[in-house]
Amino acid sequence: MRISASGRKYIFLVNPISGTAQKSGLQKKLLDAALTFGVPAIVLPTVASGNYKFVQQKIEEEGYTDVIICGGDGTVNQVIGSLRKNDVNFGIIPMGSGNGLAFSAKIPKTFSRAVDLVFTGKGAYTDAFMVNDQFACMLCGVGFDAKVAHDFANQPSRGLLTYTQQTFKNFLSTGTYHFEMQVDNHLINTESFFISIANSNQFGNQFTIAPKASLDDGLLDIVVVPKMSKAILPFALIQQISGGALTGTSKKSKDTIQYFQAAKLQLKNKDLAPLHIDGEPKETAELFNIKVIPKSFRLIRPQ
Ligand SMILES: Nc1ncnc2c1ncn2[C@@H]1O[C@H](COP(=O)(O)OP(=O)(O)OP(=O)(O)O)[C@@H](O)[C@H]1O
Repeated sequence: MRISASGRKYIFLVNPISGTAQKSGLQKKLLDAALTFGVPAIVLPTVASGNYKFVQQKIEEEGYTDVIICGGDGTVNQVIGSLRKNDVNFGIIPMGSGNGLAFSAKIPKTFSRAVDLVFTGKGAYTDAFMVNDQFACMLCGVGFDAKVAHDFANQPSRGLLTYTQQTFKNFLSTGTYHFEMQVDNHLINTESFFISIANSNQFGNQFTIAPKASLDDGLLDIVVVPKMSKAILPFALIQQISGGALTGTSKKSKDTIQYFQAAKLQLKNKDLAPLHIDGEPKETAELFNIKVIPKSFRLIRPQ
């Protein structure tokens, strides 16, 4: 395979089932774009197992420099989690249901603009984090949002509409869970609907649960949504997503969302609330040790 003037060589990984976007003809569009930019490229399907040893081998043996993920956050998690120790740039063409990391990184929604960016942009160091021994790059959560992620994964269709339906269904039935959190020198006991721990500012679809989050500040944004009346909850969430200010770890008053930042925390999950990592349902645990990995990987994003 030839070498481009830029020295870059691309592998596109396409998830055939993510989101609702039609993927027929995608391979040709990607290869045509690569030709236009004078860059060698191949297109491969993603794998449900998340085992990307075959891509790692290609990178090491054939000198690929850029791995571009055409899918959503679950695919982004699996690909970057597997290949982050390789010296490559990662790019995202947002084709998932939520696209939280892509939108947080200001990667364009429009296909042609996202494609232009992966060929013309540079990789910028981006934080990730570990949830016990599992890799995360966008956001993890315990409680209500994780129950939605579990139910969403069991639906026959994906996309925003299915996600919204599952959110409303769970909103009606959800209860609260007890947690104990150790952050810096503070011990927080809370009964909450959910706790989000975020590197990206959002769940996806611009639902910015952690509006102050930065992808490269070496910090995680922690949002605790405590027990409150379900009549108030939607308004508290709207206030949070439209620019919730950091409150610190000390609880100011009942019925308010707590929002603070830390590089690590320990979370006791007393009621075994469900867990999601980057929007994917995961087996829960009684104890989570959560720690940021500063500058974990390079993501092609507007700078
Ligand atoms: N070839 C494949 N066949 C079936 N499933 C796959 C394949 N490749 C990846 N997957 C799985 O598809 C699931 C969903 O992918 P992804 O997260 O990209 O889409 P999404 O859930 O629609 O979007 P988002 O996470 O942004 O909401 C992931 O669990 C991933 O492991």
